[in-house]
Amino acid sequence: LFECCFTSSSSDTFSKQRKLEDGREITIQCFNEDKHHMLQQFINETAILNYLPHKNIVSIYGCASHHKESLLVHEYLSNGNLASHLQSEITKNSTLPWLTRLDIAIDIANSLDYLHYYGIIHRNVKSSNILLDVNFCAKLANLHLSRKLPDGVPVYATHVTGDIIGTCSYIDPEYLTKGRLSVKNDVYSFGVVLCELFSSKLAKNWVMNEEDSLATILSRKIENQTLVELLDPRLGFESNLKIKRMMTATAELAHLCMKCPQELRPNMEQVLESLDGIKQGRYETNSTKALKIFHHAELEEATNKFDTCLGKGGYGTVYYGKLQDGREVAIKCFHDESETEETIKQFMKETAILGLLHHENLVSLYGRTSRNCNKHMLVYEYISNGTLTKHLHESSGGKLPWHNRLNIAIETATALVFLHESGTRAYIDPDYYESGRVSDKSDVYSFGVVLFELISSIRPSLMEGTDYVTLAQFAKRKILNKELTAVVDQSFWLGVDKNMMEMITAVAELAFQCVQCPKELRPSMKQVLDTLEGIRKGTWGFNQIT
Ligand SMILES: Nc1ncnc2c1ncn2[C@@H]1O[C@H](COP(=O)(O)OP(=O)(O)OP(=O)(O)O)[C@@H](O)[C@H]1O
Repeated sequence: LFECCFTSSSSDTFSKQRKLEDGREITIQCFNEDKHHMLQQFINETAILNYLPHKNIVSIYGCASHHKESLLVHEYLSNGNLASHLQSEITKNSTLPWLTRLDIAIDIANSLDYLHYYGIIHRNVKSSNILLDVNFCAKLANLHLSRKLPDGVPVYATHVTGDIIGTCSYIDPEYLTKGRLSVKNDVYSFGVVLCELFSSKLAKNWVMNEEDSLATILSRKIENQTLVELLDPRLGFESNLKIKRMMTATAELAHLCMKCPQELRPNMEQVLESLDGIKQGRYETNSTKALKIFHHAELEEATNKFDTCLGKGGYGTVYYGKLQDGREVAIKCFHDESETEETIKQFMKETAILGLLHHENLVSLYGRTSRNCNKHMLVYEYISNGTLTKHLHESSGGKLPWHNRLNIAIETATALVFLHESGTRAYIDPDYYESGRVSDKSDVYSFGVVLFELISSIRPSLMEGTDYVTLAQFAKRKILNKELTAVVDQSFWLGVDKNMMEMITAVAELAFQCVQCPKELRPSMKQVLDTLEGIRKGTWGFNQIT
């Protein structure tokens, strides 16, 4: 609470920029107490901003009461609002570059995703409520029209309200005509802001007649494949294909955000993911491909309060669960202590990659918890027969037969070939590649170790503390010394099936090639798969891998 030492005209909504004693620059927003709704707005904004600080929401430093006025003290953002920037560009020769605009969109998507997570609908998303700081970091302002959904009401539920508020060109038509209030109203308005960003034209200047809305104009241009007519050429898309793709994908995303009925629109988290993808060079904006965002309570119920643990991994614990639709799931919960920035990055990366890839030999990812939820979880299809490790090293139910092992090797190789050929590299941090820490050939090495494990039934970790250190080194040495028998599970020799022994020898030879150093000597996963299939068919010759 500030001592009231400001003076201001009650009719001003915003007074001029001022400075606090500690040097912080501020703006003061005045609410006239005579008007009950304004006071209500004042309470709304103070309550929300006090409890929900976010880097992309204008900070509130305090409030004060002054005669019949209530005053709100905000941080001052020196670059003004987005609308006046776009407006003034018409007369100036300079424009905000496309990448700055994309960052502005990402910042605002971030703030809305955050508000929606807490059940708050902004209800007045527009470019004049987007303020820019000295570095053009964007912050959402004017939360005084926002509404908090009652506790316990699902965030995506739709409510009917008689109280229609908002700004004309930005307002969701379903809210306007039917009073359908939900977080999807903000998604619509955000779509309008995206249109302003790629066209440099304010929403009020888009619509020329009563029949047309911004959404119908955009839709028609997309349908007629004349979308480029809406893009601002000053942003450089004509000479730069990458910018053109980014701008087109953003326009397609805006189109999705403005779809009716509102159920067809993505939620803000999906929008944010699409924008992040566009920035990284992924242009997939189809929201139907987006992962389901599960709520913690839903997963708590599915797992009966996480009572059945399936196992623990490096990042967290995996629990068994059953969703309401009957699907069995394995839920990976990241350890609290491992929830560093790095883990969250890992979490987002795993979802971004797996969410787009579907293959019968890859475990499907059904969804995840929201990035704002403080418990990070991934929801996978449940694989009832457990891990290969369990069957090779922990099972008391007899040895896994050789033909099953060969099939497992082929199916795993098929999944790896799919991953390596699907262009997932485009989604992976290029640093990993450039630093040489990860490459397709690292998977080939690891797969070689799995092949040795399948042949020998030896746990790779059992080799620790011996002269050989790793199973791969042990197996390589034995093969070079022509002591292959030491690497093959003794139970396979018992049957003395000549055909099987030939196959095992060929697989051992292949595994040897997979673990060679330097990595350039290793075959590709495609060559490995072809060889394994040849071995199964009996058509493989030793000298086929070069
Ligand atoms: N989809 C699934 N279906 C059934 N069980 C699973 C599933 N996913 C994981 N599990 C079980 O949970 C255990 C831990 O899995 P998790 O993926 O966290 O770690 P990991 O693969 O063992 O190790 P890392 O963290 O190094 O990848 C697995 O060993 C397995 O027993």
